[in-house]
Amino acid sequence: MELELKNISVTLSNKEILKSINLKVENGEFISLLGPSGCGKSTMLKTIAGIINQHEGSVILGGNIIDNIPPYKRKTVIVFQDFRLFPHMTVAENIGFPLKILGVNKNKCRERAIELLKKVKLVGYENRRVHEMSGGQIQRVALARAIAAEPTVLLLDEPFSSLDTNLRKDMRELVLELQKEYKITTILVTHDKEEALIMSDKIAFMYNGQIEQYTTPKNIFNNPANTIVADYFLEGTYIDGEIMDNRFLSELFNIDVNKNNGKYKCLIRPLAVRPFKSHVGEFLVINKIYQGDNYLLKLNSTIKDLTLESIVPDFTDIMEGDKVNVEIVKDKLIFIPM
Ligand SMILES: Nc1ncnc2c1ncn2[C@@H]1O[C@H](COP(=O)(O)OP(=O)(O)OP(=O)(O)O)[C@@H](O)[C@H]1O
Repeated sequence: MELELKNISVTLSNKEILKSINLKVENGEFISLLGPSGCGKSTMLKTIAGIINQHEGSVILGGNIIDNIPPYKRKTVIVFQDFRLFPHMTVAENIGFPLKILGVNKNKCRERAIELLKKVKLVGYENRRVHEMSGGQIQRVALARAIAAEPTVLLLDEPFSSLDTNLRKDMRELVLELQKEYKITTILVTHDKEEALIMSDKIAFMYNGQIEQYTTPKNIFNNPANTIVADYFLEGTYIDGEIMDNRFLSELFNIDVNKNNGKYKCLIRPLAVRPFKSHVGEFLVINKIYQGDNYLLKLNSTIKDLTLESIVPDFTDIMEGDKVNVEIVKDKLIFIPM
C-alpha cells in the first residue's frame, strides 16, 4: 500500500529528532533509509508503526490518515535487529502468532506457518524452539512471522547486521524475493550503503533528523545533492569551479560538461584520475597502497596545495617517488552545485 509521511516532526526528551519529514513510498516499492548513526532512521520506522507519536504531521497509508490508529491495527510490521521471537513457543507458533491475535483458528495458523516455512526454506522446522535454531534460521523465522498477517508495510530495522557476509547475501535475496512475490511496500533501515544500493528502488539519505536526498540508487550515487551525501557514498578530492556554457573551469583543469551554469564543487574520485609517468610531471607519488585487485596511489601536487588519489591496476609500474601527470576521466567526476 502507498505510504506517505507529511511534515512529520518528532521530539523525544525535549530534543527534535525528526524535523519536518516528507516522504512518499509507492505501493510495492522497496526503499532504504540510510545515514549515520543517530540520524533518526529507527525513530522514523517507529513513527510509521505508531510506536512513537509525532508531535506534528501525519502518516498516511493508502490515502488514509492513520495517526489515531494504534500500532496493532495499522497492519505495519517491524522486524527488529534482535528479531524478538518468543522463546517459549515453537517456530510454527511464533509464525502463526500475528494471525492468532487476529482471531484466526489454531489449525489455520499452523497451516499458514508451514506454508511460510516453505517460502523461507525451512521445511520441517515447525516444531523446533528458537534456541534450537542458528542465527540465520532465526532470521528466516522472524521474516516469516512478519509477513504472516500480510502487512501493508514491512519495516526492517537493520535485520542483516548480525549475519556474516554469505548469510547476509542469502537473506537480502530472500527478502527481495518475498517482497516482490507479496508486493509489500518495504522500508529498510541500514548503515550499509552497498546494501542500500543493491536492494532499493529508492534511497532516502538521512542526516540530523532530515532527509537530505530521496532518489534512485543510481541518481544518489552519480548526482549527490550536497557534500554530506557525497561524502557518505564516495571518496576523493574536491576542487571548486564554475560551469559556463557547458564547460567546467577550475584551477586544475577545464572540461566539457552538460550541466547548468553556476558554481560547483567537483569531486575527483580515485577512478577519475589516470596517472602516467613524466619527468616533468606535476604530481609526486607519495604513497602506493596495495588493495588486492589494484593499488591506491596518493599524489601530491608540486605546484598547488592539492592531493589526489588514484586507483591503478595491480600491474602498474608507477612507484613511490615517481613524478607523474594525470589525465582526468570526465565520466567519473561528480559535480555538486554550491
Ligand atoms: N526514547 C528516546 N528518548 C530520547 N532520545 C531518543 C529516544 N530514542 C532515540 N533517541 C535519540 O534520537 C536520535 C535518533 O535515534 P535513532 O535510533 O532513530 O537513530 P538511528 O539513525 O536509527 O541510529 P542507529 O543507526 O545508531 O540505530 C538519537 O540521538 C537517539 O539518542
